[in-house]
Amino acid sequence: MDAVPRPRGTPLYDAAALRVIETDMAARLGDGFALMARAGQAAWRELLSRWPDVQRIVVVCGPGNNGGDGYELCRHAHESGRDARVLRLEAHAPRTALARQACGAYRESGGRIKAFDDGFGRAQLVVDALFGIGLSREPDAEAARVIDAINASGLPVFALDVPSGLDADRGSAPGRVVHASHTLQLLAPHAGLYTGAAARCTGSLALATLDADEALARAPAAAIRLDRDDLRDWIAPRARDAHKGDSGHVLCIGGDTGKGGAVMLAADAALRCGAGLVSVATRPAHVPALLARRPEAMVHGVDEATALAALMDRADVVALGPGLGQEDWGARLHAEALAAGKPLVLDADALNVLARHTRVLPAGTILTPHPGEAARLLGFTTAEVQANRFAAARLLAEMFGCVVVLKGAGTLVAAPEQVPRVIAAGNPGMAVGGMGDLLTGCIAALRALGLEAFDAACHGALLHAVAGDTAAQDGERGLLPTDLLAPLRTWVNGGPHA
Ligand SMILES: NC(=O)C1=CN([C@@H]2O[C@H](COP(=O)(O)OP(=O)(O)OC[C@H]3O[C@@H](n4cnc5c(N)ncnc54)[C@H](O)[C@@H]3O)[C@@H](O)[C@H]2O)[C@@H](O)CC1
Ligand SMILES: [K+]
Repeated sequence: MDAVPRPRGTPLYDAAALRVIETDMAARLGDGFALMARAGQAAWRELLSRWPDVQRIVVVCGPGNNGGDGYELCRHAHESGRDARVLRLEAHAPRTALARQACGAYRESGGRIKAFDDGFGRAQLVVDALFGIGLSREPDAEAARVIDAINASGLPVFALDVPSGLDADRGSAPGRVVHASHTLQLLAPHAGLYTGAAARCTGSLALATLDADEALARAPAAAIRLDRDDLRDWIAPRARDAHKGDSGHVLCIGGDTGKGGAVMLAADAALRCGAGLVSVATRPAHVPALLARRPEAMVHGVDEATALAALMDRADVVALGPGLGQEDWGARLHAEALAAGKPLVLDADALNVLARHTRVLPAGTILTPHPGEAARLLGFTTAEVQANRFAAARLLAEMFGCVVVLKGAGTLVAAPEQVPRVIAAGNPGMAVGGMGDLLTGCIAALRALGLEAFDAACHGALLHAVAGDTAAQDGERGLLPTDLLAPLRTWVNGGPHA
């Protein structure tokens, strides 16, 4: 086998860990305010590097320490000679000792505070310092009015730490949320800024660690982020004397009447991700078309009476679900595939059948639900899944004792006893029919190459997302799953410059 698992990535933290780091740092610096001063300074530097020519700035400050960071930043802006002012709601006067201190320092420097009145005057930039990791509920009506005004302003928005309204642990927005152009995370990257609703509201992301790296190293990670750089070199080059049997045999099962393309996309992806052999079991009517399209695949017609045992025996991994349908044909293949005892990747209708007839799954099974499928499996609504994607993925993984790839912006990979992984790649062009079928094939191929289930799921999801980003260079609209096949091949070999 030519695969080397490669546990890599960037740790992400939740608010509880950040509070511990904050206390740790405050003790080390001997002054609670020193950290906020660093945050303000880092934010001002970031603002200047992004918007060097900006002259007129409004900083919208909330009641907590996020607002405190805002006062600090505004003090620097004011002291530099910019036309900078704080806007705030009456209800958002500083409530913490640190925010009061920052507000006092800002006033002492001659800084002005104006009551928020729906407008931003002649400002060229809005700084969002309303709420950070302390968001505890849906923004109330007053805060929602401020957020709406920020979003309607048409101005660039620089969010301090978190776009206000986003839950920095969960990646959900319980109500209104600021749509930032750029977000500077403070201390450490936050788990909730890489999945779910975060995709539409963070803008570009940056990080200022405020010299807390040592404290960070001791803190428990809530998740691990995987991005493009984590792909490099994770599959060793093929042995010079390799033969096709060394790279595994994937059997893709699916394609009920009218859905033959789905199973072919999975097979195509498995081939392009390096599986040595790929077989397809589908409706007999689909065989000629599939063979004409992809002669490299071994395509078998399966009717109501055909036994799958012989096909299953030859396979190293079974990818079940693309176009499977939920009729008797699909349900029968589903039952046979689950009984075969081979490593499984279950997608699409295989998950819907599973939701109707919950079964014990073999260890090492990989499920690849989108939020709707995850909701059906859990008995939740899709909105409930999206409200806490980390919890939903973890719950599913525990419920079935398997690896779960929860798709959607910021795909998550969860498994019992594993820190969840967040895929920080991919784009909205990938929201198109057939993309999931491709993912199933990618993961099945990597499993067939010898990766453990969790590694195959992580790396398959990352590979798929990165190939999607390459394919989207020609535009997100109109992107087709088949456009990813060439980039998949490039990235499974280490990327364009490998
Ligand atoms: N925690 C840390 O490690 C550091 C924190 N800093 C800043 O401090 C922030 C955290 O500060 P806080 O814990 O004070 O929390 P926040 O400033 O994020 O917000 C909490 C305040 O907002 C109110 N609030 C929360 N949700 C609300 C809602 N939906 N509607 C109306 N009011 C609401 C709370 O009652 C509280 O007064 C970070 O995001 C960061 O910007 C930085 O100064 C650097 C270090
Ligand atoms: K904020």
